[in-house]
Amino acid sequence: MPSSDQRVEQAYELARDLYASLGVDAEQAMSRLRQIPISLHCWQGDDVVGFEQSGDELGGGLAVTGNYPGKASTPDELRMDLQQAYSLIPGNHRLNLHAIYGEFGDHVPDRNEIGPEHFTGWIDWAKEQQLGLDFNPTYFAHPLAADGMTLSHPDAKMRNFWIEHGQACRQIGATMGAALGTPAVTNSWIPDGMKDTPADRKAPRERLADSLDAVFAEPIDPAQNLDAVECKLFGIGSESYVVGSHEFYLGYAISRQKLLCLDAGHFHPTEVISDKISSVLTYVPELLLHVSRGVRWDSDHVVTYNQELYEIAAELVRGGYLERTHIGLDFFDASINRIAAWAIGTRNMIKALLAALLEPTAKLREFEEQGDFTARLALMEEIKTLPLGPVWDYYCLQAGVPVGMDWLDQVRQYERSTLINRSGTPAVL
Ligand SMILES: C[C@H](O)[C@H](O)[C@@H](O)C(=O)CO
Ligand SMILES: [Mn+2]
Repeated sequence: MPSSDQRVEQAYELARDLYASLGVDAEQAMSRLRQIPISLHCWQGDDVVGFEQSGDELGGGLAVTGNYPGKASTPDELRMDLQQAYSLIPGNHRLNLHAIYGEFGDHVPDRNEIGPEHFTGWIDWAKEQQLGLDFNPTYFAHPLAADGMTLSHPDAKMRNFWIEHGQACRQIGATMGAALGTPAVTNSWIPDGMKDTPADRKAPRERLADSLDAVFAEPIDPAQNLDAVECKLFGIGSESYVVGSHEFYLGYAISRQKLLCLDAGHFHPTEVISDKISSVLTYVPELLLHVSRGVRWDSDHVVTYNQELYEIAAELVRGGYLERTHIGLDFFDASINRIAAWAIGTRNMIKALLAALLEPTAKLREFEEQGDFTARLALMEEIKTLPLGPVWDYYCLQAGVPVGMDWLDQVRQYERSTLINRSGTPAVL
C-alpha cells in the first residue's frame, strides 16, 4: 500500500505530464507561486474590534454577523491565532493591520496621536515570523466618525483630526517597512457618504481630494511605504452617495500616481474586478487588491474558489502584473471558526494563482490571434477540469502544510486546546 504522501506524489506526476502535454511546466508554476505573498487581514481574527477598548460601534456601514466562540481579544491571542492560520497555508505571507490594533497600554491615545511606538510588538513579532506588514488608518468606529463623514467632513476641525490620523498612519507604515525591509502598503478607506440623495455631490469630493493631498503631502521613501486608496459603491447608511466612489479614486490615483485598491465586494454585482485590472494598470503604478466575495448587500464573505477568483488570478498572470500587484484579503465572518475562515480564503487565493500559473495561456492566445474563437472557448472549458487538485496537494506537501482537508483537524484541535479556554467562551464548543 503506498503511503498517503506517495499517493500525492503519484497523482502529481500524472498531472504534471498532462500539463506538460499542453505546454505548461508545473514545476515552474509552483516555483513562481512560492514568490507571491498574500496579505492576511488581521480583522478576520476578532470581528474588526481592535484593541482600543472604546466599546464604540463598528459603524461606517460595516457589520459583522455571527457569534462563533473563541475570538481573540488581546494582541497575544490574535498573534497566536494568526500563527495557527499561517501554519496551514503554504508559502511566506504578510499581515495587514488596522490602526485600531495597536498596543496602547492603559492610556489609549486618540487616533491622531498614535505612533510607531504602539506597533513595536507587531513589528518584533513580524520580524520573528518573517512576515511583511501592511497598514490601514481606521476612519470608523469612533465618535468623530459617528455622522458618517471623516476626510470629507464639512467641519474643518473634524477633517483635520482625520488628516492627522492619516498622516500618523503613513509614518507607522514607513516604520514597519523600514524595520522589515519590505514596504508597507498603507491603504485608505473612508466610510463617507449619505443615506439619501445629496443636494451637493461636489463639495464633499473636493474636500476629500484636498484632505487626501494633505495626508500624502510628506514624501516618504516608496521602499518603506506605499499609499493606496480604496473606493466603494455603497455601504449601510451610505446607500445613495459615497464620496470616495470608483471614478473619484481612479482619477485621484492616476493624477497623484498612487496605488488603487480594488475590493472585489465594492462594485455592482454584475461588475467584476478581474476586468478592471488591465485598465487600471495602464495608468496607475501599482495595484492593491482586497480579495473578497460580495453576497447581496455584504461585501465581505469568505473567499471561495469560484470563477471570478480564477479570473482575477488569471488576469494577474496573463498580463504579467504580479510584480505590480499587492494581493490582500478582506472578509470577516464571525459565524464560523475564524482561523478556518483565514485558512479557507487564503488557500483558495493561492490555489487560484496556481490554476492561473498552470493555464495554457500561450495556446489560448494562439487561437485568439488566429481568430479561432471556437477553439479558444473549447480550451477554456477544458481547463476547468484539468487536474489542478493533485498539483495543489503536492504544493502543500512540499511546503510542509496539511494536504486536502487535513488542516481542519488542526483547527479543531486548536479549538479544543486553546479557543475553548478564552473568556466569554461557553464550556462546550
Ligand atoms: C476593515 C477594512 O478596512 C474595510 O473592510 C475596507 O477595506 C472595506 O472594504 C470597507 O468596506
Ligand atoms: Mn476592502
